Amino acid sequence: MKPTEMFAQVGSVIASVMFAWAMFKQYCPYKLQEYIDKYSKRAFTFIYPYIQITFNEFTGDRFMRSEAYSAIENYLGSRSSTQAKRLKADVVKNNQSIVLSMDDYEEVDDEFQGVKLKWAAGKHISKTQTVSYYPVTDEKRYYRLTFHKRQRQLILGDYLNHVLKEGNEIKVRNRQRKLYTNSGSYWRHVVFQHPASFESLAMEAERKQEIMDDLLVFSTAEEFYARIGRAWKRGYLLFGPPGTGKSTMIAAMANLLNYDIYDLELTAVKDNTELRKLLIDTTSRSIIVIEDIDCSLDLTGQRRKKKEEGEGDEKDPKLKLPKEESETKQSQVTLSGILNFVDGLWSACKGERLVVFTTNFVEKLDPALIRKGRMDKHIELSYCSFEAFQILAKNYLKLESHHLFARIQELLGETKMTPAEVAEHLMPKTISGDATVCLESLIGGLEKAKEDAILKAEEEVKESARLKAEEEAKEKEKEKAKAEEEEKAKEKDSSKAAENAKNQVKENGFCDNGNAELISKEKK
Ligand SMILES: Nc1ncnc2c1ncn2[C@@H]1O[C@H](COP(=O)(O)OP(=O)(O)OP(=O)(O)O)[C@@H](O)[C@H]1O
Ligand SMILES: [Mg+2]
Repeated sequence: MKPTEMFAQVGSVIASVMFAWAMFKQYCPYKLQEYIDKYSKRAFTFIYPYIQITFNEFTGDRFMRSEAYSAIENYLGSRSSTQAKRLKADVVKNNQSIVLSMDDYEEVDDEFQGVKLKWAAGKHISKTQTVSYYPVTDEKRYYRLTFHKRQRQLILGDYLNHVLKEGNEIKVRNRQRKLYTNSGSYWRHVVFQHPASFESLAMEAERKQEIMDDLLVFSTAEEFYARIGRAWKRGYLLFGPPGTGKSTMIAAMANLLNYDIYDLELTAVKDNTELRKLLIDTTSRSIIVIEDIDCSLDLTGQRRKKKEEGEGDEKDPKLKLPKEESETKQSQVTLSGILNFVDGLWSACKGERLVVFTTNFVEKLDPALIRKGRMDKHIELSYCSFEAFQILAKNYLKLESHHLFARIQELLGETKMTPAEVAEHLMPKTISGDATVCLESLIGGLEKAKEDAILKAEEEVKESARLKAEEEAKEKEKEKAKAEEEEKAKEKDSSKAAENAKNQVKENGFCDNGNAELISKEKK
């Protein structure tokens, strides 16, 4: 047969089949069509040994983007970039990195525990009947997973869990982290970009490592927390003088764990209900921070007010505010509200969360607020040690050693200076960035701090001696006044007795010996 004849015959066969199909569609009853369709599909699946699962991009009535779909998209990202020929690119992390995913109708292979699987990207296009100037097409994308029916158990269980978990982890790694703050009962956010890291944090290496280990163990301990029946959260109390790196450490924590930060301004929260709402609106993998908890609320004032009204709260917080601030404050948040926020039933609503309090005066805080279980780890950030200075010198001046280090070590052992102050001396002082100038400035600062401390100590000694002398003088004064009073009382008693004796003589015409003596004394 000639090729032209062959093509003609094939063409006529196709045309006949299409004609027959059109006739069938036209005249065959709808119900019968449905039956044929259904049974043909069943027959096909009987022979076809593969199973297909479709994950649609949008699910539900509210047109929410499916979390499973976006997890799969992230999971397939790295595989797509090596296998697919047509890719889609998305820019994330504030235009800093590109995430690739496969384009429509592309396919990629995957392997799990030696089992081969196939993922395909597709889309359903439905034409909408709306009258519009622009053509409207309703595209519904999906991912389709195909695998052999022998592997059903493995794929539906372990594999899909693995895909969702890894996909979500990639999503978290790629996301742009946020810094939230509360305005009324809502959170507002900005992009969180803080360069702080544990490497650059000036602190003793051993303590730093301990804190990092604690954080990393926490972030991977989901199963442990589930097993022991505790909510997956941990509290950190950072305390120390101003400028010792408390806020910097929070930023370093967020960068280490890749968490968002919720910076809670307690004074802007109206009441406990609003506080709870804010808590519910936070996401997991986040750090909730309350800075300067000791001066966030005047809970003492509120308690006193309540007691006056006859509904006293037993928990006696020691938190105080300067008077004028507390008088203008509107917040009705109570200590028990905060305790429940940190450790109540609602606090377990989202997992993987840190709660961090910072304070300059740990001794002012109520013990209930910082007990273990609420604030699990107490971290003291203190004045700059020589080890901490070395880290700052490395960060600021790129110096590992210098002949002035010995003098600085000596001075740091003798006087107190916060890392913030040390850092300020190490900031470049000249265009050339001469390190010696900075170190000399620091030595000058430390010497001055030492002198000031000595002067202050002397002042304090003088002041306490003065106070002691004043106290002693007051004491003496008191004793003198007391003696005088006693003398007066005695005199009063004796004149009263003489009066009595006189009256006796007048009334009875005689008196006893004692009274006679008194009368004669009085006469004299
Ligand atoms: N331990 C530290 N390591 C590195 N830099 C530090 C350290 N402590 C303080 N600094 C520097 O000092 C500045 C102030 O530090 P930070 O705001 O963290 O102090 P703070 O303890 O939160 O103070 P405050 O109690 O007043 O809030 C920061 O900009 C940081 O660069
Ligand atoms: Mg701070």
